[in-house]
Amino acid sequence: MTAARTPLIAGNWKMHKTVEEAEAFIQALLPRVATFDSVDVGICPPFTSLQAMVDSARGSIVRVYAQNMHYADQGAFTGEVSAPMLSELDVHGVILGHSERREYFGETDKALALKVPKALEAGLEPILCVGETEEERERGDTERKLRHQIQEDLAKVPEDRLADVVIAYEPIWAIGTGLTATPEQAQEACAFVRALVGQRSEDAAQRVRVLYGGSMKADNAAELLALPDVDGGLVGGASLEAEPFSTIVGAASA
Ligand SMILES: O=C[C@H](O)COP(=O)(O)O
Repeated sequence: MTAARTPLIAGNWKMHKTVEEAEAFIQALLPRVATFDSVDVGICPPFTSLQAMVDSARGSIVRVYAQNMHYADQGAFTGEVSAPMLSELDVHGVILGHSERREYFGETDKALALKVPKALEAGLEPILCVGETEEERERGDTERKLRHQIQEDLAKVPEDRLADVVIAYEPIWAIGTGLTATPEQAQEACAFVRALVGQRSEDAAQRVRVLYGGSMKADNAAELLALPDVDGGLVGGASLEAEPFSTIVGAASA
């Protein structure tokens, strides 16, 4: 990746960790990442641990992201939280469109087209997830799927804010399966995602951070993070323990 783009390693805890477990994690992580330079570190806890993690991470290089939000500021949406509510907690950003939310909770591109600009307006850094299923890859539809998701989900983001969105390319067949995209597959897809942004703004394409996600581990991170169009990782399973997660952060550090 170019020196102009600071890598981001974000750990998506999904539905893991109580507040007590989250506290133990961050106390173990902070000393391990304190000396790393030129890398942004994110943790994405469940809603219940957001405030505690914001408080514990204050003054460190660790930033806290939520895993979802609604596109409305407020309203009769039981079980949801809004962008202003996250901003109030000093949360740095939010994952949007994770494939698990798309698959299990009916997250649509139409909703994401509202969520992404709403996050930006509220001062949150969105991490927009895109990626193909195994069947889509096998029938040669990877680029079509990525094009559709990027065009739809970023449709309402103005050109001058495109580079403020982080895009995570996560092949669904690699999530939690132990199957990792080959470096060639990851590079090709991340470069394609960047080129799609370039169709809107060449400047944004050069600045936007494109992450790889899908069974990124301590032992394969360095190879993936060295790819020219991979600007970091969205890490699931390997982000649940401080040791492997900090090793991945170290692999991205200058
Ligand atoms: O958000 C993270 C991704 O779903 C990757 O998860 P994983 O590293 O467990 O495959």
